[in-house]
Amino acid sequence: MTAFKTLDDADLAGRRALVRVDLNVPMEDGKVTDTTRIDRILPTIREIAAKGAKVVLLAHFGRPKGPDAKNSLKQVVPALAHALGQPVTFVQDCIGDDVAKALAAAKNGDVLLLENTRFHAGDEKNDPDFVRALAANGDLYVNDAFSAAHRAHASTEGLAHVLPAYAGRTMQAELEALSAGLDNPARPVMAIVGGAKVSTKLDLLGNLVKKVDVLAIGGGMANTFLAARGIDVGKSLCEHDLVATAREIEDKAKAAGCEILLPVDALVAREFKANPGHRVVKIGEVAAEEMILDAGPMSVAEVVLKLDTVKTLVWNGPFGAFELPPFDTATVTVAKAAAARVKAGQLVAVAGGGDTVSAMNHAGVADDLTYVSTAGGAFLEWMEGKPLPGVEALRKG
Ligand SMILES: Nc1ncnc2c1ncn2[C@@H]1O[C@H](COP(=O)(O)OP(=O)(O)O)[C@@H](O)[C@H]1O
Ligand SMILES: O=C(OP(=O)(O)O)[C@H](O)COP(=O)(O)O
Repeated sequence: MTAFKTLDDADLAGRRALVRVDLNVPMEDGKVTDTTRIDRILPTIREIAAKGAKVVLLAHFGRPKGPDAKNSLKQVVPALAHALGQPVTFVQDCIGDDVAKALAAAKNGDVLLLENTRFHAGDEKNDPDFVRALAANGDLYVNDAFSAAHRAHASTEGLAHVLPAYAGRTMQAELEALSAGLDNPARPVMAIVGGAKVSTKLDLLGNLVKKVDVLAIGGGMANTFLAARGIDVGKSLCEHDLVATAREIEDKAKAAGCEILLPVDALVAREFKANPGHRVVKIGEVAAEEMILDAGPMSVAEVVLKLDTVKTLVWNGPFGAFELPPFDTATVTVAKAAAARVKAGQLVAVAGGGDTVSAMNHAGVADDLTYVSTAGGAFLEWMEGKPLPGVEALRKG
């Protein structure tokens, strides 16, 4: 941690500070449903503004293929301004004259939010021209997006090489908290990995199984592993072209002595909506028209029993589509069981990820776990021991 420049080292008065934050927040009907990522960046924004800089927020939202209204950061402005307690000026592009003009009109201490950096292909490609275009509107760069630090993108990595670069307060706090809780985890260690981002998280399980003693798999990730075992998962979220990778991970787990827990039963429905007709089935009995939308009661019982045998839990990704009742049941039950064991002093439990934090809040346990990180994929890569590009780029030369 001491290897970074922090806001203590930055000369901010009268400067234009490009601040990379993670505003990839859960939304429903155009409204932010969980403000944890917004709340966590407030100290950094307030400190930079109070020290007299113009705060220029850079962030991504979703995985757009180009500009589209559904992924505009404009919809996050009301929640951000409300949390901050001051107006936020939205700029409809993240590079070019629009930004320069808005900055010329802004006063020191003002906060600007620029449009989704991923509306330009150059962000994810870390294109040097795009990095320069972003840098043209800033005097210095602050990275407070630990949860996007596993991405070597222009806004998360490239900028640190062309502008004086500093870690924001949340970036510092996340790294310190994860190191304190998990640098030397008490064993056995159990990981729960679920959720929907199967293709981007599947690969890292190959290393994770070498670090943990038990891996419980849920969500769309579990469906992919079930398919790899030749089980019909009907219309479930499943990456059928990744079944070979799932099989390799099972082999690596076996070689490393890591036990893999997959659901043995599931809640299934034919429609992806709240409270549809649904039923509990054994895995292997999912009909062709049905989707697995949550782990079933026997699977949950197995995970909860396992919690009594481990000393550390790391968790990214819900067991089911928890936004749609009753498919929050497995996630909420396991979250409450973990929180009770933390309270009893028998478990260190760290959960992270944009939707996972939202799920922990939904379960009412976010304050009862040992630590809740804003990061999901970045947290898992940190667990693997992988250098995170966004963090490495901040290290002092
Ligand atoms: N079986 C499932 N089918 C469809 N979606 C699922 C299923 N299980 C979990 N999900 C979805 O996964 C999403 C969260 O996944 P992900 O983005 O990987 O987690 P995080 O943001 O915490 O890293 C949630 O929106 C949830 O609805
Ligand atoms: O939401 C995020 O990660 P997470 O789902 O792993 O918590 C980050 O904003 C990274 O987003 P990305 O996985 O589209 O690069």
